[in-house]
Amino acid sequence: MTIEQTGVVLLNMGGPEKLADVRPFLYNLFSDRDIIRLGPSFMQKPLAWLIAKRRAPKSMRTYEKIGGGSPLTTITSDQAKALQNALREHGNYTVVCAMRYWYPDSDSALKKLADKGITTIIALALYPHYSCATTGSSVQELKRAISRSGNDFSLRVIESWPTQPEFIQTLAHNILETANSFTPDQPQVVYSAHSLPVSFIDEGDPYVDHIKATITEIEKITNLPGELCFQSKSGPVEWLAPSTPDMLQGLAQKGCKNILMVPISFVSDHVETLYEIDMLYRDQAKALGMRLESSQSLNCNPTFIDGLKNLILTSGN
Ligand SMILES: C=CC1=C(C)c2cc3[nH]c(cc4nc(cc5[nH]c(cc1n2)c(C)c5CCC(=O)O)C(CCC(=O)O)=C4C)c(C)c3C=C
Ligand SMILES: [Fe+2]
Ligand SMILES: [Fe+2]
Repeated sequence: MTIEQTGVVLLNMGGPEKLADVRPFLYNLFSDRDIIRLGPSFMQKPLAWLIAKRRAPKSMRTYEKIGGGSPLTTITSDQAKALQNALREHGNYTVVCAMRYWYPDSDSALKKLADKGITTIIALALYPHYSCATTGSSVQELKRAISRSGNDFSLRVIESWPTQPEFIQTLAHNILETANSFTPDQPQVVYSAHSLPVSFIDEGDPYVDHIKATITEIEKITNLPGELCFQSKSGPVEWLAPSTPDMLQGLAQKGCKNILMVPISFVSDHVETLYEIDMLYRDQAKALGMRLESSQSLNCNPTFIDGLKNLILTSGN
């Protein structure tokens, strides 16, 4: 008797693990027309090369501030191990990672599964909120890698999960924990999501609707009404508003003293939580006379990992 084996592929962006990786990581990112269109397609790679070269020194300075590289690959690999453990009692699962702009990439993820004779795959996007720029791009790349592999994989995709119960519970718990540290004051909750060019939303991306659905569910538990804003815009087009720095400015003008910032579109720590929120925005808040604390990232929180497990176990329903 053969026991059916299932491969779970965690899709994420990846990040430079050391300073020397920053420029090639940026080149891979700016080469992707699903995240950014740089003129006609024949110009994409030359322009990506130029932008990566120009941007690398500034990006390297920020990665230097968080220890010389992004922890995203390590954390995603830890999440994969934790998920595989959680799935152990439910069947024969092998969990691997596929990073869109870094390693391990989709080709190596598929090779690991093929080497074990696994042909049934569930791809789980580690982005709770769907965007063509993130999940869409990763799924397209995984499908191209399946074609390149020459193997006959069957693929099921979990594209978004904005109201997954354990995901919501963990976020709410982390928010309440940080809120307690402000006692006797009640902080203003500020949800900071990764920004996106407005053109994606105009073309039908559900990203903002998904984020709002997440916030609605969290607030049912926390009873702490929050404001939504968008961080890390990175190009000369119209991005989602209000930006996180503008939100902080506005709250200071209204006399707000305590900010509880919640990274809402990320499931692990990386440069945007460790540098932008915990250093840049904290310093900005301080200069405006406010105290800013951020709620913990999800990382390998056991309740969150249980949520990922439940997404896998119910994905065929
Ligand atoms: C080119 C434009 C970009 C869009 C659109 C964009 C959307 C987007 N990104 C994330 C999550 C992450 N982004 C990360 C890094 C990163 N993203 C961009 C650009 C766009 N992102 C750049 C240039 C970079 C490199 C870092 C830098 O130089 O600023 C990362 C990884 C960071 C790490 O430390 O590992 C994540 C994760 C989301 C969720 C999103 C829109 C939905
Ligand atoms: Fe990004
Ligand atoms: Fe970013």
